[in-house]
Amino acid sequence: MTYILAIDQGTTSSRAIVFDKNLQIVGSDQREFPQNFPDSGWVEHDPEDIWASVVAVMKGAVQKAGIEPDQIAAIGITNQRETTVVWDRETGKPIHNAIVWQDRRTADFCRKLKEEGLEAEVTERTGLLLDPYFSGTKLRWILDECGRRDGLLFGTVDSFLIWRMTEGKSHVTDATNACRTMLSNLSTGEWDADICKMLDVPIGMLPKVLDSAADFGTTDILGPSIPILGVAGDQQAATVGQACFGKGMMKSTYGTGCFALLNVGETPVVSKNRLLGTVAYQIDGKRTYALEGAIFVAGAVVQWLRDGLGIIAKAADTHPLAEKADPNQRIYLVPAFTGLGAPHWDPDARGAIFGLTRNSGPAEFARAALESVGYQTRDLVDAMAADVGGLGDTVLRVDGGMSASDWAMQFLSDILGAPVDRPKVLETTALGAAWLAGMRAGVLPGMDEFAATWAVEREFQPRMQEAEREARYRGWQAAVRRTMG
Ligand SMILES: Nc1ncnc2c1ncn2[C@@H]1O[C@H](COP(=O)(O)OP(=O)(O)O)[C@@H](O)[C@H]1O
Ligand SMILES: O=P(O)(O)OC[C@H](O)CO
Repeated sequence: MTYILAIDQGTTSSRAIVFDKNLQIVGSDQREFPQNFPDSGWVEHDPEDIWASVVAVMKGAVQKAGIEPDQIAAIGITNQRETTVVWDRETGKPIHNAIVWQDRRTADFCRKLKEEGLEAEVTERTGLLLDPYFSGTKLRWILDECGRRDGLLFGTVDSFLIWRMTEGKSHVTDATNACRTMLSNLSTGEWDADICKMLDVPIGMLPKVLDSAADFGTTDILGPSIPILGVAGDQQAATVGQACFGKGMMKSTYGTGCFALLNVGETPVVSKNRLLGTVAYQIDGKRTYALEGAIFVAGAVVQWLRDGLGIIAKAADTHPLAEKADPNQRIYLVPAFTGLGAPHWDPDARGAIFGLTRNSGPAEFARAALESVGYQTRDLVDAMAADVGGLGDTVLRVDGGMSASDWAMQFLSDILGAPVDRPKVLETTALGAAWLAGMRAGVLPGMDEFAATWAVEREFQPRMQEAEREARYRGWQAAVRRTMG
């Protein structure tokens, strides 16, 4: 039997999953690693922690699957995006901790560029916004801090892992990761010399950009030489795992945050509604583009109910609690704990709750928390519809830990006024990376056959009346307005 090993290097943990040729999971392993918060709004990872966790889970997954490493035909890598690593070409040692996508330390610099009127040009070239979220200003910060010199290499986490796995033979990335750096031209797929100049980033330290299914190098970490044949940023890998290959197809992943991607086909769409233009995947040299909406707090609001307020013992308790909520209280919880992402992009906003009465209690908080995820998705979906002139009968495909909540998914369908599909396989991120690698290796089927294996586990249909839906949504919009700086 032949297997594919998918590595999912996420923000808080690294996971590895062994898939068989029928894309069934035969073994997996997961390891958390430390988060470092050296200052307010700063988030760092030690790249050595990331590396150690990845090596451990690769070995752990193979062992748990009960297979031999030489049965693995290919490795696929998917990763937290934008997180920035700089290392020395000779020693392979990082010169600074990785600056994580959530880190806001370059907010002032981004504001300065905006004041200079440069945002339109950045958006035009990269599809992105002038926000600290992306790698470019983080890379500049590291170079300013540690000094510019020859022999330094930049990479997002995929790149750094491949460099280590191939013992310094491959300095590469894929098109989906490259387009999140703010250094890559969205239309040409090439590093943008003018943006690099704007940020004082030497273009020579950037990795070579390959297709999402390509020859990224081989690794001996598990013993035998195994090729790395698939790479994609985690949200793009989920888009692939959800088989959103047709123009107009859309997925939304509900983990700590929420990331919704709409396939817009072979021509990039520059958003007029503050969404991100991004590459969904690049196969056989052909880029397929997406519009993306990123929300920073989704499942994290449930964690806050558990760890901050202590009103639930576990995430799933929100469902029975929300069912008990008084239907006559209309409470809005805007979870702007770290500012607001798309489409508002207000880094200074902070969370707020509106509509409390003497009768408001844990049940109403739980309900408002779950509803906040639906409302935020509606903000994104409306912005997407406006950008592409309507979404027609698009069905939203959901995944991620929070999509397990039937209550949250039913409310999502209600507030969108559209069906929501939850697939049988919820490990869509790893699945996407595994398919890219396995397809490239020739052991998994092509796109159409793979797409045909996608199967729905539950379809949620809207039950809310139109008038109620719109009244509720208007209330949310007012709450967001009152929350923003
Ligand atoms: N049944 C549930 N109801 C509501 N939220 C849930 C449920 N199960 C998990 N979650 C939320 O989903 C998130 C975990 O999803 P996961 O995809 O593992 O996230 P990440 O990859 O970002 O760590 C947590 O924030 C958790 O609060
Ligand atoms: O690692 P995750 O699942 O939190 O995803 C992070 C995103 O890629 C950030 O853009």
